[in-house]
Amino acid sequence: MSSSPYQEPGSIVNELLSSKSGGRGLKSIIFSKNKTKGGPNKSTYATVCKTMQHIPAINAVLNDDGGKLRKAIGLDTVHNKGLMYVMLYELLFSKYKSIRGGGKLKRMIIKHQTALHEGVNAYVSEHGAAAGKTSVNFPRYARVNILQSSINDMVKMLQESFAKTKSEKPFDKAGSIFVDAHVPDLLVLHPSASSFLHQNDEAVKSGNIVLQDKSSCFSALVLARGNSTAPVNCDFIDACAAPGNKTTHLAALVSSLYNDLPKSKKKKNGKKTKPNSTIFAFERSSTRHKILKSRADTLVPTSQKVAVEPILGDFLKSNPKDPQFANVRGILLDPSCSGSGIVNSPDRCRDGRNTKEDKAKRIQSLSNFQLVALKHAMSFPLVDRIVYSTCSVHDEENEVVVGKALSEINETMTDSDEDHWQLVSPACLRHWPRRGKAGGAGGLSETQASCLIRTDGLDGDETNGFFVSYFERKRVVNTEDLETNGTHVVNDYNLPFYEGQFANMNIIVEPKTAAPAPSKSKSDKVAKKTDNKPTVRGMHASTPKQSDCRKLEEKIAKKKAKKLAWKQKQALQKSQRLSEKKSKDAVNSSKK
Ligand SMILES: C[S@@+](CC[C@H](N)C(=O)[O-])C[C@H]1O[C@@H](n2cnc3c(N)ncnc32)[C@H](O)[C@@H]1O
Repeated sequence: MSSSPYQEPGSIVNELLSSKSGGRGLKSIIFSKNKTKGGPNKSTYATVCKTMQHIPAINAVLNDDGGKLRKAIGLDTVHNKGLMYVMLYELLFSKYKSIRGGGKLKRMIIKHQTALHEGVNAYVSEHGAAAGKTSVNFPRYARVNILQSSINDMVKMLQESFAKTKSEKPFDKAGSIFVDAHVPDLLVLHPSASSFLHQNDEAVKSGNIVLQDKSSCFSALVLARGNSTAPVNCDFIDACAAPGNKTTHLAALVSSLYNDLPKSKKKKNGKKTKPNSTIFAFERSSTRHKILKSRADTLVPTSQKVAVEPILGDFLKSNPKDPQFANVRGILLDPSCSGSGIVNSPDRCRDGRNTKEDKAKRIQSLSNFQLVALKHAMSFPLVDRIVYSTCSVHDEENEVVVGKALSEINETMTDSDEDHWQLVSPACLRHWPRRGKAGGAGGLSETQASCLIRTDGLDGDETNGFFVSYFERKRVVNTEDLETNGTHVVNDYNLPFYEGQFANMNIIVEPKTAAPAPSKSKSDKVAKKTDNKPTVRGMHASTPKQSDCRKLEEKIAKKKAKKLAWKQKQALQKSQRLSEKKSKDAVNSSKK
């Protein structure tokens, strides 16, 4: 075997594809590898990620026409399938569209490179823009940790930093920081800002900014702002907390509720009460518990009105009647799930490695655990609001869990009807258009399904696929008519709301039609000479087939972005109109 630069990524891909990996994710495989030698480097990690992301597309190309190409290159007969997938990714989707080094596998592939490139072009024109992308680019979301900093300060800091960078990157352009229309403490930047604002950036390391995807901010948001009656002076449980993004977000949002309280409500019996909420954050893995603890220490200053208490333990074994939890009113349950909604996750694409039965078994077992966890949360007698969320797109982990939990738990309740759980449409996300699914195995009604929030990263939502459900006991009172509740995002930062402005700006690296190889020995040189630049939109002249392909991609991408922007604008305008109407009504009634 040659000492190919792809050996190491190839062997990791093999491990991920093998059922012997025991369902371990890429990070855990990399972590356990070669610890003493320092483990695989960043470039190996990136190659594995990108290869895994493209395996569905590669398989679709190879399996077309009765699997002709699959047989021709001998994918199922080679010993090192992972290495072959890495090489196929390099040739068909990578920046340089060529395979470095030599070796038998490379020769087996190169013989068919023309047919392979044609197959990719056909695949892209059939499946649209997302299919041939190196990855789906979402905006760079930056959650401002309002426990430590303010949105205005962070905007100023970002603007100053952007001004200092000399590059021509799109995020340098004026007006490129937006306010998210749904999450009040979230800023929206161009995707390329990731190269600037990353985990090692000072603002991130110091905990002023948290790099968190938009949909994953919905869980804490809904628990804190789902109901018009603010959940203050009570405790919370985050049942499955590590690494702690949602726990710390919840701490920030609850803490800000205290600031919003009118003075009279802060006083009790004439005395100023000392609002004090604790978030008990369960995590059963000791490694992840350490991460959770360190994140909580960095992001939640001890001087705050909300404290996070990490607990190393199994939430399922917690006692709902434990006096420690006597003041807990809200539970955030974001349990382990298949992660099938995470668009650019290498693990999302692993579904292809298993048989349909294996995949169904895994999802069923996750679904069983999720149901037990949700019912356990619902059994805390004093808890009256629960958020259940997953980053999965499978109904079995979402609507089915919700439907079963509701019917099974309510059935066992002999107490008053007021204790029954019901789905409630979260007030803060009234203007989010994509909702849950009715019918099916979950058996939810249209009204119930419309209470659920779904996001779809592959269908223009510009955030990972996610699912959020919000439950309240029937006894919980809403002081406002939810129908008239406007957007809760107060935008007084002199910045525009994000309405899909970056949706059309993604740079898509397109698959390239390779020139037919004149001879075996020359083909490599041709590949190197002609393929050393990516075909980026608008940068190169292209063959008629490519331009057809591109036009189609652009058309689809534009249509989706336009639709999304329109939907969001409509919803935003509607809720703003309703808000205005409400304030006018309030003024009129006070005059009367
Ligand atoms: C999807 S992750 C949670 C992510 C987290 N909510 C965040 O946003 O940062 C699920 C976590 O729950 C933990 N977990 C799974 N089952 C648990 C249980 N029964 N009790 C406590 N933690 C559990 C897992 O170890 C994992 O860290």
